[in-house]
Amino acid sequence: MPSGGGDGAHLSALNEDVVAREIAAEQAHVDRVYGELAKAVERVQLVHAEGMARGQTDRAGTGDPREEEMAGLYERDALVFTASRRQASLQHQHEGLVFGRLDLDHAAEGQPADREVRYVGRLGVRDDDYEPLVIDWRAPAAAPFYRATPVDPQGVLRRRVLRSQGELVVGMEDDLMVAEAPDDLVVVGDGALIAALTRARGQRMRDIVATIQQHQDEAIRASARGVTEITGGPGTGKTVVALHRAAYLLYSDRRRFESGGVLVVGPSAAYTAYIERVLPGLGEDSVVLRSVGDLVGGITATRNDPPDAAAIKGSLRIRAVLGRLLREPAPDTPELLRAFVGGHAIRLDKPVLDRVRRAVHRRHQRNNSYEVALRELAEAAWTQVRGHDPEPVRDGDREQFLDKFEDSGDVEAFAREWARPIDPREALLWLADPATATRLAGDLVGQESADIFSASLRTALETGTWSVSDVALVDELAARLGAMVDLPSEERGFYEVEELDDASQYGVAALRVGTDRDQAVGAGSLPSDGSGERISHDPRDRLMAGRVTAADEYAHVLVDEAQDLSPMQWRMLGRRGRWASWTVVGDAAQSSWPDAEESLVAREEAFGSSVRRHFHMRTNYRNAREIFEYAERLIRRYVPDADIPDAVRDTGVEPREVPVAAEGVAVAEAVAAAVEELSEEVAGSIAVIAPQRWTPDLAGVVGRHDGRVVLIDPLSSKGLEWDATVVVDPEAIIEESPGGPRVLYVVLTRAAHRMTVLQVG
Ligand SMILES: Nc1ncnc2c1ncn2[C@@H]1O[C@H](COP(=O)(O)OP(=O)(O)OP(=O)(O)O)[C@@H](O)[C@H]1O
Repeated sequence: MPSGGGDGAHLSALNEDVVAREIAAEQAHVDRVYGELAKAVERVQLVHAEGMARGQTDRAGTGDPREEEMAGLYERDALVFTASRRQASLQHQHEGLVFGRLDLDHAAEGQPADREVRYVGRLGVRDDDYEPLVIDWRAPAAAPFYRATPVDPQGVLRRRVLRSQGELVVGMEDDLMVAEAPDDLVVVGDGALIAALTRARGQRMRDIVATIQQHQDEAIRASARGVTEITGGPGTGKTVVALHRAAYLLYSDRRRFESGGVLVVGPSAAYTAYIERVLPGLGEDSVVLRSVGDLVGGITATRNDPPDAAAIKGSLRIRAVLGRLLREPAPDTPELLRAFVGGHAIRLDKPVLDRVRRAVHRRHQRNNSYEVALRELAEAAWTQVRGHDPEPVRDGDREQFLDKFEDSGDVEAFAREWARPIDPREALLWLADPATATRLAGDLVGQESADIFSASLRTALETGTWSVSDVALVDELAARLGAMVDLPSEERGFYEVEELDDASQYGVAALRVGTDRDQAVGAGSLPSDGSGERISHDPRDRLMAGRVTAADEYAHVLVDEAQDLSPMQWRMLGRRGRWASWTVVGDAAQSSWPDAEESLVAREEAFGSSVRRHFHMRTNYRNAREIFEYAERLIRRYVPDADIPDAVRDTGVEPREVPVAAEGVAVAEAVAAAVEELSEEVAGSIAVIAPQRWTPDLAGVVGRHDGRVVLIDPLSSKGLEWDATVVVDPEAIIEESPGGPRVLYVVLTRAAHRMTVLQVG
């Protein structure tokens, strides 16, 4: 909320000269700051140039630099890296660098005034005498800019927010913190917050450094330890606050969070694209941004499963099914080992092999057990040999046999197939076979669910795309199987090696594609990165491209739209934050995950026993009051205890409801008319949010408006906002979405200024 003080002093309409004088005075200070900044840029450029000069070698091209030159090269890399980052940071934060000014009085009551002027900006800048010209918004000295209120002014007389274009100050908004301003302090404007909220939205989220509110600041600067939970209804600034918190954490403990890493996770690729500029705009480029479908290295998913399949795949029940997969032999596994070792004919049949497999997998991750498996097979063979041989054993016989067994070419060829590492994606796809799904999942999740699960994996095989909920399953399997490893290389004779060397000239990777084993393992057939990349037309190859990597771990994990995460997704996140502190953002009423209780259990497990703190946001900064009241009426019907914030801004325009016939052409025409109308009324972005059943009819309508209008599905609209929205067929949105009315609530709270709802049918 804007915290304004004595209203009599506002001069916006009164005296343009006074405003111009104030702007000129601020411009003079801002010019000084840019002057210092220019010097800083020059210094950085010098460092950059000096860095480049180091490590020059007169042996360029020979690939043979001297040792001292190597040291120079390292120094150069370090200097150039640091200088380039600083340069990028100075460039990013150039625009609107200085955005705030505090006029403080430190004198105790009844004492003569002790005034200080403090400027607040995107980064700290000092003059040649090391005096601060601007302080970084995250520094403790900047806190009163966000915390002062008329009730608790913290020494602040006037808080001023400067509005800039490039390097030019073009306006200002003041809040007075004391009942009466001293004579020399004029007060201009109606408060910065409302001015900021009224402005048009772009395609990307903006930072709010100039207008962070007191209660938001408390969440931003909360302790870095443990779990910080931020809740609140739609549009209460949860996302933007969490992102500023990430920037604050990096500032307050750079060493810990930059080296340990900060991970920001959101619901969709559209969401990450929407917020991706906020942190770089605040000078922070070391944060890793991921959607839940993109969290596991080597696999990317944007497709959502139908609600019933998503519910099965997200539930903890599925863990037991995955447990069975871990013990399942691959479909092409050989079932008989025959070998001739040390004069003995060895024959290990399926029951023996299965027993050995179970024993190995009980104690070892499957993909890390090749050596152990080989040893266990040798022991089983030795037992067989002893069973047939009445002769007493002599010292060393056993060891000799085991060694010979493991060295046998026949045994090695068998073991390479029998104990080969399993790609977690391959294992998951075994369940696409209905009979396998019934055998492994039927009794655990019920036949109907097993069929749905299996059918959804066949969809993956048909489309060549994973679904977002598959990713958590692949990660779970990867964690339990162990990383995919290459088996020790086969021993080759001299001629074979030579042949391979020859072949390498023509691209060995390409020659090897399509061998039986590569297809079965799925690895290596399609490199997903690097120069050898080829996009396959075979959907199965596309599913198996690249290699799934082990979980990266982070020092801080920030989760947005946390209410939507399934238990299996919480487990996936937990693996990335085993030693992390957390910021968790959500609103239960916007949830699309049906079993909140089960999610809570998984989430608690991910957090462990660390301290918790909670911030609750009560003000909706996004929606015009008329729009939010419309959405509120809906959600109260379904979720009577929904967390409903106060919307602070009136437009005087109610959302429009338009009846439309349930027919493609009519819907498309109505959308076109609504978009046309809204584009006259708002200056910025417009979204058409439509359920799947109408999207084929609407692509043409949206394409006409060169980027200003987007067509988006209800789930992907989570976390995003536009100046205006056209909501198509609310009933169908409820029917098609996993969370039904809650997803419609999300959709109805995306518009800042205008909304048109098409009632189809
Ligand atoms: N202090 C502020 N100053 C200016 N704008 C603000 C402020 N706080 C929030 N906003 C704006 O309000 C809008 C909503 O913020 P945000 O998307 O973070 O809300 P949210 O709580 O995450 O919403 P939802 O749960 O609906 O996704 C954004 O445009 C954001 O920039």
